[in-house]
Amino acid sequence: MIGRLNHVAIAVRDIAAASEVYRSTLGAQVSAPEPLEEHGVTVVFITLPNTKIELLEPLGAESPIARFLEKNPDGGMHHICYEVDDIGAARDQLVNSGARVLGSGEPKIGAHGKPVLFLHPKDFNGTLIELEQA
Ligand SMILES: C[C@H](C(=O)O)C(=O)SCCNC(=O)CCNC(=O)[C@H](O)C(C)(C)COP(=O)(O)OP(=O)(O)OC[C@H]1O[C@@H](n2cnc3c(N)ncnc32)[C@H](O)[C@@H]1OP(=O)(O)O
Ligand SMILES: [Co+2]
Repeated sequence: MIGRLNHVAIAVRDIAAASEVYRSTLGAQVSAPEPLEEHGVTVVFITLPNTKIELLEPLGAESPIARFLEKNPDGGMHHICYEVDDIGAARDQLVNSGARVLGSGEPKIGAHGKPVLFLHPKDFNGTLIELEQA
C-alpha cells in the first residue's frame, strides 16, 4: 500500500533558527516558512535529492505539536510521510485492520495541496505516520 517516502518531519521551537542550520551548516535548499492554520503549524520544506525534510513550528494555541515540544524541548523527529495512490482506500484498509486514523478520518489538504491523514503512533511502533495521496 505505501509507496515513496515523501518527507520526514522535525518539530522545532524556532523555525528561523532551524532553517538557518539546514541552510548554512548543512548547505541545503530551504523554502520560505508557510503558516498552515488548519494544521496548527508553520512549515518549511528542505529539498533533498531523494526526499524532503519538513520543519514544523507550533502555530496557534491548539497546535498538535505543542505537547510534543513540551516533552522534547530540543525538538525532534515528529513524523514520517509515505505516499499512497488512493488515500480513501488506504484509510478503509487500515481501519479494517484495527489501526487508528487520527482526527475525523476525513483527509485534510496538506502542505503540498494534496489530501493527507495521520495514523496513531501507538499502532505503528511509536512512530506517527502521515499518508499523502501522491
Ligand atoms: C500539514 C503538514 C503536511 O505535511 O502536510 C503536517 O505534517 S502537519 C503535522 C502536525 N499535525 C499532526 O501531528 C496531526 C496528528 N497528530 C495528532 O493528532 C496528535 O499530535 C497525536 C494524537 C499524535 C498526539 O497527541 P497529543 O500530543 O495530544 O497526545 P499525547 O501527548 O497524549 O500523546 C499520546 C502518546 O503518543 C505519543 N506521541 C505523541 N506524539 C508523537 C509523535 N509525534 N511520535 C511518536 N509518539 C508520539 C506520546 O508520547 C504519548 O505516549 P505516552 O502515553 O506513552 O507518553
Ligand atoms: Co508532514
